[in-house]
Amino acid sequence: MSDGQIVVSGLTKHYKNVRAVDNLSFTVEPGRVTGFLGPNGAGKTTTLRMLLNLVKPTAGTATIGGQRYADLSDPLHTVGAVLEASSAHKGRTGINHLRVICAAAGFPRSRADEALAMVGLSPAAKRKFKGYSLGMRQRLGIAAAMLGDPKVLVLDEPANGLDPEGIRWMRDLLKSLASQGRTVLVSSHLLSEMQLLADDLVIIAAGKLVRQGTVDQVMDSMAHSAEVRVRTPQVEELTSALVALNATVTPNGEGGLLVAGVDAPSVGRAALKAGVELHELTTERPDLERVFLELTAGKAAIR
Ligand SMILES: Nc1ncnc2c1ncn2[C@@H]1O[C@H](COP(=O)(O)OP(=O)(O)OP(=O)(O)O)[C@@H](O)[C@H]1O
Repeated sequence: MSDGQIVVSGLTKHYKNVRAVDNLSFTVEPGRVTGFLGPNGAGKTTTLRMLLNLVKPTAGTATIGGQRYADLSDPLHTVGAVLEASSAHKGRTGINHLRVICAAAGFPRSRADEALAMVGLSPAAKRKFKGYSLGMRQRLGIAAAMLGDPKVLVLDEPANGLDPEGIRWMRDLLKSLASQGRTVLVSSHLLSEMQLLADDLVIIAAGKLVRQGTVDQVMDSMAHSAEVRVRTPQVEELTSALVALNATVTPNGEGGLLVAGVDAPSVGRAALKAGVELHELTTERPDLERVFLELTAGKAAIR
């Protein structure tokens, strides 16, 4: 069993009327950034809270390096978490906020300075928390999570409230933490953001697993809904040849057709067999954000 591997197995949380998490199983590997994706209400936060022993599961387990969070001998050095935009005493400076945590957790005071430098907040060390922007608060939250130099980092929607430069900074930081061998689990509801950040993806909807794999594997599995764009002066003949293959054919104007359910080579072969002249034959890459929304659509409502 690898040190920082996260294993979620049959994890379930039922609230009175809601199956927030429903028999969910997946693994998260060290040395990689794993994107935990799902629409609002999919059950991401509830899953992360169960992993961190903040919510008691109805059934199933979530372990880190083979142990439940509650059984970890040294949880503060094992897991760092940022579950919501960091909150701190409003009148306290950034550096003092971290020093208070160091004192309570028994970490050396110098870790506060190191962690603040790591998130690029040293210039604002002596400014009060109430003057911090949302992006600075996110950074301070990450600094606090890194104080114990943990092997595993868990972040719930860390890009929320960040501007494009902040998002790029976050991406570089999380990638470099993973390249040091840490396990980095990051939740988000935006596929586009995770495509750039993550090595692996776990997609859930309505508390259930929808897809898991490397980013390429998941994208390939979603890209099956690719369409073929074709143009011909013999629209009727081609349409009937394609319908005979169970393809869905949608006229696209000026001899154009959008074909779903078969790939481009099949369209070309069908055209050749039917003696149909083709003026264009292209695979349309699907908009993966749209496919992601379709995969998870309507599942986040009442359960
Ligand atoms: N304490 C609670 N009591 C009752 N229902 C809850 C509780 N916590 C969460 N839920 C419900 O469980 C479901 C999953 O919520 P959760 O916050 O885990 O989803 P999420 O994927 O993190 O969503 P978001 O992206 O909006 O944060 C939702 O329907 C939510 O309303």
